[in-house]
Amino acid sequence: MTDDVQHMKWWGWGVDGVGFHWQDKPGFAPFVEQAVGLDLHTAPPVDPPSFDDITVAASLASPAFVSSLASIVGADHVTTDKLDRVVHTYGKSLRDLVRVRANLIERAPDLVVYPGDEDEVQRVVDAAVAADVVIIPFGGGSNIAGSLEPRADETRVVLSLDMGRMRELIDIDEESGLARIQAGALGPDLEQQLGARGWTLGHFPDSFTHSSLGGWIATRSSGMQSDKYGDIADIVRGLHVVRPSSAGVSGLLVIRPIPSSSTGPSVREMIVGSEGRLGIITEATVVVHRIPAKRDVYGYFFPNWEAGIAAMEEIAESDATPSITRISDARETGFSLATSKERHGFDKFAAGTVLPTLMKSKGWKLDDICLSFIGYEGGEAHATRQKKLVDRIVKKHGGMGVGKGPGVLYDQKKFDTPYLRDFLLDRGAAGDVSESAMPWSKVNQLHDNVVAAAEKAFDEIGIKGWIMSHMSHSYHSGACLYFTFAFVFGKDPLGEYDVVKRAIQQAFIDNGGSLSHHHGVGLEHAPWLEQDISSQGVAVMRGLFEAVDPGANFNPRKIVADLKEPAEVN
Ligand SMILES: Cc1cc2nc3c(=O)[nH]c(=O)nc-3n(C[C@H](O)[C@H](O)[C@H](O)COP(=O)(O)OP(=O)(O)OC[C@H]3O[C@@H](n4cnc5c(N)ncnc54)[C@H](O)[C@@H]3O)c2cc1C
Repeated sequence: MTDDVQHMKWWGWGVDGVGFHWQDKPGFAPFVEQAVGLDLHTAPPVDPPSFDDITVAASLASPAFVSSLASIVGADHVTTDKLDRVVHTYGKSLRDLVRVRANLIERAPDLVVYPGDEDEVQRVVDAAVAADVVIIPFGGGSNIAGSLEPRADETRVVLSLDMGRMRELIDIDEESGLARIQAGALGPDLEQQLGARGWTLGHFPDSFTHSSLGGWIATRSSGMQSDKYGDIADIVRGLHVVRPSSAGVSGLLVIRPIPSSSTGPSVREMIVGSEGRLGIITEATVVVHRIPAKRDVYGYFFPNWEAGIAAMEEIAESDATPSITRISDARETGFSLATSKERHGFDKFAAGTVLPTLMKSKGWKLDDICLSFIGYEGGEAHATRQKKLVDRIVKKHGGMGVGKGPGVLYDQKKFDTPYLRDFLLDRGAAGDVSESAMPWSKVNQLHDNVVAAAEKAFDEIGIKGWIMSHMSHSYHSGACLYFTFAFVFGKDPLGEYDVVKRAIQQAFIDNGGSLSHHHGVGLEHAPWLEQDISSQGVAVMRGLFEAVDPGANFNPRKIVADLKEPAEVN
């Protein structure tokens, strides 16, 4: 492996030695038992899988091709090493984790290349396209839509182009609030470099610690503070994308950081969400903000989901512009309370008598209560005014504020939740997520029907399953609902997972939602693309990919099938 690029565990989320622990959360084991029938006291975890058990087919890359790339990036930055190839085979979806743990590696990349600058990217791309090699760009490797894996039947050499060495903040145009950043920068590195100069991007996906700027752009990512800072599609203004050069003509596609323009269909928008199919994003110019003087996240409770959603909708339409508006349904509220640490004040408060007594006195049913987080950022006066407006709306819808305690907890735990999936997998259980965006008028209907569809799917496969949801990311016209589901595997983990996942995805579409709000399409969501954007929409997209990549060298088959396999579409 290239020494200066750190990757996640080959078999799971995050870094070695960090994981989810339940012993300090007294409500967790009873919650899991009640939700999916798993007794944590009697379900010993399996040991981490052994890398020695993993088998990978021999690399198809010829020594001559490897050494031609070494002459571009340096011998230390091109490799056919087994661990490197395995790390670059999959993202981190549940399907990916189940497969890699079970040694189900159908097709690993043949080699991994780590270019150090844009010129090296260009030369690698040109060498690869000239040799009819498949190129799959790799950012943090956190994708959960099947966007990274080579097609199983790929007979050409597959090259994973890892952007990890390209992670510098190039410069900041302070007058315009625009920063030029290399696309391989991971979240913490990027925020640290901006923060040292008093700026922030404000883009904080749950995967922030292990995802990159280029990956965010290539998947149309959205962060938890998107209500204030926008989705990545709003944040990115300028782009450099390396495409094949020909006959002395540069392959560099440049989108200048213009705030808005009327230059026909937006090429920038075509790159955003392209999942590596249009070229390699080497740098982006992004909108940045001065680090706010004040940043607080407050907790609120609502008597039920409908009241909470009505409040969120009114907040989105009001003059208040919070950075976060998030509400958990009653099931997810139960989960949040169960994962609180005993010693924390809020937990004692919630589990004790004061809050429940107050809620009951208001006629609330404790099983229906919904926990909400609302964030305020900006100058002191601005944040205070936002909160005043929100508090009024919350009250109107029967909710109550519970101060900053839960918000502090939420902020502390927000990047830990991804470790929960490995914890469950270690104990033979699945935990995964699916999310969708829909107009406000469809939010409640979609929520209820997705829960019903998942429960029907659990029944179909004869397991005790669990599904919960929260609303995150609100817009003037609608919101994103994010569902988490879990169940103990039976005999066929991937088959059972497919039944549940498909039921949820279809319910999104049937109830007026998108196939995804921010996880992208990849292979996993491609079957729903036509229902989402119509067959003509798919035809336009297919035409774009085929025209600009006639040899199907750039991450083929992701989002829509390529020219060489029309019969496989959807
Ligand atoms: C636990 C967990 C939580 C998550 N939470 C969120 C969330 O809150 N919000 C959210 O938006 N997503 C979330 N995701 C999904 C994932 O983190 C995003 O899709 C992220 O944007 C991927 O970035 P990455 O750098 O890891 O890209 P990768 O996974 O490496 O790649 C993703 C796709 O982008 C392409 N790509 C990567 N870099 C480039 C480049 N430089 N040029 C061209 N193409 C490129 C790849 O080829 C691939 O098709 C989560 C995932 C997990 C596992």
